[in-house]
Amino acid sequence: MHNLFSDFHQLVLPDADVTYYPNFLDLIKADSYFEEFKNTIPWQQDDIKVFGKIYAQPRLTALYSTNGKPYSYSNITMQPHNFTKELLDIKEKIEVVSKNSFTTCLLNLYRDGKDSNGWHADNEKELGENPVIASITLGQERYFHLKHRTQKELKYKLLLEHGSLLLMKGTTQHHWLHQIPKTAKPISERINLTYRVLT
Ligand SMILES: O=C(O)CCC(=O)C(=O)O
Ligand SMILES: [Fe+2]
Repeated sequence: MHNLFSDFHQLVLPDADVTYYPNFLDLIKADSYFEEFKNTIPWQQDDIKVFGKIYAQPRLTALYSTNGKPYSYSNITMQPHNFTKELLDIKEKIEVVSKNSFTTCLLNLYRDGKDSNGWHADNEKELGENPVIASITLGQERYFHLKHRTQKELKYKLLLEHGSLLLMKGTTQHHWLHQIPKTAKPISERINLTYRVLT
């Protein structure tokens, strides 16, 4: 299929549609976005409820949108800020490649290897039947794990690099879970932007 980016890699996974674009943002841009977002985003740490117990979420987050719609997951409801120029520029660049338009960006800041994102699918009702999720990595590279919900032998590990884009669509969220595991290595901060369509 024709693609504007020659440098991309379609993962060969059943019941999924996942594409990785390692050099989506050029290095100078990726570096400056990292600094800008690290210093200017109003990062917050919410409490989540897991099996009736309250925990501080193991990362910081922020929500931005074009339509003011809140986003609820894991017993949290986040209220959005209005998009900034930088978040809009990246959104438009992703829209060209994905041929999809996004309303919302959920940002994650993983402060070190103790910060993580547990097994889940992005399958909230407001994301529609087949959610399209476009995920940008800035800063520290981290492993991204995928596992099939029912075929336990199907798993995949991918290193998400600085300036990369990971695009998940189709039936991916129906059949697969994903996570960013903790690591014992001494590592630095990673910022992740996940663009979504919220109706
Ligand atoms: O940090 C990442 O790459 C994944 C984030 C994620 O899965 C989410 O926010 O739903
Ligand atoms: Fe996710």
